[in-house]
Amino acid sequence: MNNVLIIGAGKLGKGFIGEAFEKAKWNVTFLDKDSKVIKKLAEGSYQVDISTSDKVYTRVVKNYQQILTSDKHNEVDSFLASDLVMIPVYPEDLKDVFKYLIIDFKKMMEEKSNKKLDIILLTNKIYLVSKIKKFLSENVDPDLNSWLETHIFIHDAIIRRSTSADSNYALKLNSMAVASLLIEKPLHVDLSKVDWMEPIENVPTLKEVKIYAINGPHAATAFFGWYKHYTTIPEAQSDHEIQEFIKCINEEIYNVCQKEFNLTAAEYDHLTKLPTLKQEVPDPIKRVAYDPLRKLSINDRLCGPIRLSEKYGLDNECLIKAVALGLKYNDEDDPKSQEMQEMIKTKGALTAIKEITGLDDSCANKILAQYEKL
Ligand SMILES: NC(=O)C1=CN([C@@H]2O[C@H](COP(=O)(O)OP(=O)(O)OC[C@H]3O[C@@H](n4cnc5c(N)ncnc54)[C@H](O)[C@@H]3O)[C@@H](O)[C@H]2O)C=CC1
Ligand SMILES: O=P(O)(O)OC[C@H]1O[C@](O)(CO)[C@@H](O)[C@@H]1O
Repeated sequence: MNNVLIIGAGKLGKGFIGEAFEKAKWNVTFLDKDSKVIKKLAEGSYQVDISTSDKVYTRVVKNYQQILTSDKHNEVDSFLASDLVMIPVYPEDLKDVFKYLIIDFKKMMEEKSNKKLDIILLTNKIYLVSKIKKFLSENVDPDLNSWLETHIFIHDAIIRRSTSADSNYALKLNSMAVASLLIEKPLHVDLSKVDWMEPIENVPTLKEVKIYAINGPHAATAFFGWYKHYTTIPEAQSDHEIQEFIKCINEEIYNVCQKEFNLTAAEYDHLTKLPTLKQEVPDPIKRVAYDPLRKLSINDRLCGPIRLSEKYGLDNECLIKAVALGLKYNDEDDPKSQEMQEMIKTKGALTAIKEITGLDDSCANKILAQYEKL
C-alpha cells in the first residue's frame, strides 16, 4: 500500500486530496497545526458531497489518521514511510511548513538516505518552488542542503477544483470535481491509479495562465457579488450586470494571454474552460474573495493581466474596475480585508492602491477613478 502525508487538513486537504487518495486505497495521514482540525478528524470520518458534470454523490472518508504538529514531531514515522507529501496550505504558511519539516528531512537523510520523495505544493500562488528551495538552502546546513537537492523533489501544481465548507475543521464539505489536478512532471511516484491526478509538463507557465483565466474572473465575480450584497458565487453569476462584466473580463484576460503565452486557442480552452456542474454548489463569496491583499497583488489574478495589458497596449477597463471593486471588499471575518481597509483609511486611497497592487502611477490613478465612482 502507498502512503500519502497531507500537510494542511482544511477544505482542500480533506475535501479533495484526502478523499481522492483514500478512494484509491492509499494510507492517508493528515498533519495540521490547528488542534480543532485534528480533534474533529479524530471523530473518525468526514463527508464530502462531490458535484461532477453528470452526477452529485456523497463519499464518507474514514480510513485515515491525523496528527497535530508539535515539538515532538509525532509525524516523523509517517513522513519516513510516505511515498508522497501533499501540502494544501495558504502560500503565507508554506515557509513555516518547510521550517517545521527540516527535522523530518534530517531524519530521512539519516535513516533513509537513498529515498527520493516528491512533495507537491497546493496553492494558487505562482513561481513558489524556487522561493521554497532558496528558503531551505538558507535555513539548513550545506550537507543537508546538498542531500535535499538530490532526494527531495518539490513540485508545483495547478488546482482546478473548488472545495468549500463552513471552516477548515468542518467534517462536512462540498467539492466540485470537473477537472484534474495538474502536477509538475517528472514524478518518482505513480499516480495513475488515483483519480483526478494528472502529471504534466510546463506547469509554471500554465499555472500563470490558469490563475489569470480562471481565478481572475472568479475573483471579479466575488468582489462584484459582495459589492451587490450577494453571499454565494452562483447568486452573483446569475446577476445580468455581473454576467456582462465577466464577459468583458474574460475577453481582456484572453487577449493578454494570447500575446504573452505561446498557447493555441485549443490549448487555452483545454486548460481553462471547465465543464459545467450538473448541480450548482453554493460556494461562498467569502472563500473566493478571501485575502484581497494577495488577490490584488502585482502578479496575481487581476493585476497580473493588467500589467500585461499595459505591456501590450491592450484594453483593461474591466480589469481596472475589478480591482476597484476588490478594494471595496470589507469583510469583518477576513483579517486581510480589514488590513486593506485600514491601509486605505490611514494612507489614503491612492497610496494604498499603489502599495497593494504594485502597479504604476497611471494604472493606480485609473483604479482610483473607478474606486471613487463606487
Ligand atoms: N479550497 C479550495 O477550493 C481551493 C484551495 N486552494 C488553495 O489550497 C490551499 C489550502 O486551501 P484551503 O484548504 O481552502 O484552506 P483551509 O484554511 O481550509 O486549510 C488550510 C489548512 O492548513 C493548515 N495549516 C496552515 N499552516 C500549517 C502548518 N504550518 N502546518 C500544518 N498545517 C497548517 C491550517 O490549519 C488549515 O487547516 C490554499 O493555498 C488555497 O489558496 C486552491 C484552489 C482551491
Ligand atoms: O484559494 P484562493 O487563492 O484564496 O482563491 C480561491 C480560488 O481558487 C479556487 O478555489 C480554485 O481555483 C477558485 O474556486 C477560487 O477562485
